[in-house]
Amino acid sequence: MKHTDTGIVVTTWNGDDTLLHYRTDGERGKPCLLLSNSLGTDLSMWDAQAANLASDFYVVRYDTRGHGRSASGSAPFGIERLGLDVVALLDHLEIARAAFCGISMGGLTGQWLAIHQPQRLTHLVLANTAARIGAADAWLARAEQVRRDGMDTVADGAAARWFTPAFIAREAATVARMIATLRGQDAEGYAACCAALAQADLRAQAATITVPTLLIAGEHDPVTTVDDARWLQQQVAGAQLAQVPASHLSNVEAAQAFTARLRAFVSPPAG
Ligand SMILES: O=C(O)CC1=CCC(=O)O1
Repeated sequence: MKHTDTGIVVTTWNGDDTLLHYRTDGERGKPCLLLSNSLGTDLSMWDAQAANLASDFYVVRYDTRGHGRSASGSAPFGIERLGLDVVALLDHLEIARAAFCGISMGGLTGQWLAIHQPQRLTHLVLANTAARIGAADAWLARAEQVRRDGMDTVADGAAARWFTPAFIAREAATVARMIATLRGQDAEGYAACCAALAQADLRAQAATITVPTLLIAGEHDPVTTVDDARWLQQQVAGAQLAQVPASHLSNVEAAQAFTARLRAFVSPPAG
């Protein structure tokens, strides 16, 4: 029997209701693993992980606010809002605690949760992320660019930010599908997330994280580097670091290695 479901959660903030789209794979009674996507992608970026892990986990993924089939909301927001959206989703599904895996922007959401809502997390997996990603002025410029000129302006250069040249040559169909998703994102939702990234700086609080943490870095990632992951490893007591042969979207480019690391880290001890 196939255990797949999709739904909508209403998340409310300052009287503003926003609808977020989510999907679950696997049996409700299994340990929950929650997956959070990167800027410009949607929950389908986790297809390989969900296909592998749904036999042993209740895999919950969602489109981050402003992405995919999730609305953006009517007011500007920061990383706190992205974290509280996850809390609303867990509450909606009546899940007390989950393992959380987020990539890039999703990794910032995970750090915020581990800092402010650690009681909701059993494990924290931070992939291709940093406590501060990029520079505020660059994010604000990108937000302005997409608001003015639309998504094509960021979609055209995205493959080179996300994947290695070898992967782009070898997996052209996968790359084309993900770029088409990016091109189809709502420009205002994407821009609002760029503005959230401009503000997000968790460097001063990273050392307060006590949730068991695994960092996954892409060996060839030019956006959030192996050094960014090493910095986080030094801050978070006991954090493990795994490197996979990939660029920024390492769960897509090195799906097998990524999933193996994720599975090993979040699996309950045998016996
Ligand atoms: O610029 C990109 O598309 C890469 C990226 C930065 C933050 C994120 O989530 O993705």
